[in-house]
Amino acid sequence: MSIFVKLSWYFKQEWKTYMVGVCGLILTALLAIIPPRIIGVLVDAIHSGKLAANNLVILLIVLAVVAIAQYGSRYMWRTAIWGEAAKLEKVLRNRLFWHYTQMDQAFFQKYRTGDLMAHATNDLSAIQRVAGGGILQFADSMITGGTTLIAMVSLIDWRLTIIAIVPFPLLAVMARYMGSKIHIAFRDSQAAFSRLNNKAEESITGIKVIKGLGQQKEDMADFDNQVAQTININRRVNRLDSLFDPMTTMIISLSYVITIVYGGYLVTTGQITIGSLVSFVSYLAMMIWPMFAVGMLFNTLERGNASYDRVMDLLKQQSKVIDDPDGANQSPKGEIKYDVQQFAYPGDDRLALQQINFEVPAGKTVGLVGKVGSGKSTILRLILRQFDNYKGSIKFGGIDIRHYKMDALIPAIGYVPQDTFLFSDSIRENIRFARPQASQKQVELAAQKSDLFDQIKGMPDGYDTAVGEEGISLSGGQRQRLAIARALLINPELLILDDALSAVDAETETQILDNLRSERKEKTTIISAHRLSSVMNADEILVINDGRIAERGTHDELMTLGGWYHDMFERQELETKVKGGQNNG
Ligand SMILES: Nc1ncnc2c1ncn2[C@@H]1O[C@H](COP(=O)(O)OP(=O)(O)OP(=O)(O)O)[C@@H](O)[C@H]1O
Repeated sequence: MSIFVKLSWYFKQEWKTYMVGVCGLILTALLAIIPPRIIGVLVDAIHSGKLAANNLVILLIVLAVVAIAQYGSRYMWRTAIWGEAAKLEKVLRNRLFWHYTQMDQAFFQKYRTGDLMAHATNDLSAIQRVAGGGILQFADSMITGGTTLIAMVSLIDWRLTIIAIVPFPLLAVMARYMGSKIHIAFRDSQAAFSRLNNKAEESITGIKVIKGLGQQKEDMADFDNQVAQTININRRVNRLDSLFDPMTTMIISLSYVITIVYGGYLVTTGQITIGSLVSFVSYLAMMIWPMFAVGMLFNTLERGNASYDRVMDLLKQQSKVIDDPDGANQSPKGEIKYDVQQFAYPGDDRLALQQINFEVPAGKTVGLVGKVGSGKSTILRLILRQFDNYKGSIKFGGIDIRHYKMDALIPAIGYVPQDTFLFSDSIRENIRFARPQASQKQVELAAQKSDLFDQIKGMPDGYDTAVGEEGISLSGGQRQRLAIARALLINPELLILDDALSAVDAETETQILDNLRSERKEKTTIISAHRLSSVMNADEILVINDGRIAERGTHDELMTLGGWYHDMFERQELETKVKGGQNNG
């Protein structure tokens, strides 16, 4: 019952509608008592041969009026109670999704996407069921059960009532016991289904790798195994269901047998009429659902309670990246100054960055190069405020980035990662994702700068061509260029290309970098790359090694230094020449 207390904030807030619902339930329960009694009266009248035509008409009219009134009262409680339940789900869903958007990267590293989705769907449904089905089961077992019982005692016979309902508590106990067993089995079955789904998704997404490495048979065997497990678990659900139904029927039948035997005795001894026995049997049928409801109520509340706690735990998680409410509201402009002494990823003891000190004057370009995993992306993630737990500071336009409002800082940065995400929408909408009101002309200009313009023109529907899951597939290079166009459209003060040219050919890369240089004279750019030609024209190049700056300078200075940059540049030059030679030969 504690879930009712936990949800009391909502019941208090919505008490009027819930009152309407409960009144509807009371009215429905009271009206439901009338038809069985009328039928009993009719049976008695027929039995004694005293049924007058006008009495029959009156009773039929009363039955019709009761039926119409019941229709109205049912409509009343259904719309009120189910409506409130849906509203609660909406309130919690909005709160949870808003919370997700406010969380930092550490949160998304801690919780897997699948789990977060499960909380936002299954858990919220379980809570919704408390506010709908739970309230209904609670009110129904009390109201319908109570009024029917009173009708049986007061209108028919108290002794028959007591004897007939003796088996009923068994129904409640069974519904509770079996219900929780079925629930556990069902939860396992859901989990198995979700594992199977994940496996199918992984196999389909990774089909190229699977086939490329000749692992189809192994993958198929793994899939078969998952299917077999899922079927086994589903069989358990079916077995429990098959046990539950016949047992219920047995208990209900037992109650009917008792009623007929003892009721028959009462009729033959003249203690009740045959019409009363008929009414009683109808009332008995009306008691079955409230008894089920009592049993089911505990399961609904238990599941709702566990789900509510899980959702509240998530909502209690605080983002470590705090959006300063009094932070600077202006868009940052000017020099960028990194002075990061130390940074470690949350939950990781290793230092990912140490002594990262550099400046990028406004309008200049800095290049970051280094081995795989040296820390280039990490440096860039910090200015995007994905993590705040570093020692030191990063200033943009003289102000610590942690002292800007997020809404001021983030729109000033155009970040292009290596792997971009395309939404299932048109090319146009994908380009103007961060600036939905941009005109066609502006979109085209951005596409021109990222060297994508001609290719889009050649696509079946031009800018209306659908991409993403339901549209055409773009090549890796096209995706990267689309992402660059997306970032350029907001004309950011700082453009970050995080290995964002890795999939385009050298010629296109040169073209794009030339465009950026001429278009973004006043604006700052940071380019992280593996291909050194991407950064050779930068004002300063930093070679990152093991989270530290190992070399720094212009291209010429680094070549003279003769270190990692020099060796790598020569190697890449040689590779290009060899490739060029092969292509020509
Ligand atoms: N989210 C994370 N949590 C913990 N450690 C991480 C995380 N992301 C990266 N790392 C670690 O931090 C180090 C630097 O990674 P980073 O992605 O910055 O390297 P990189 O130089 O950008 O590599 P690449 O050139 O492959 O993109 C690596 O050792 C990596 O394993």
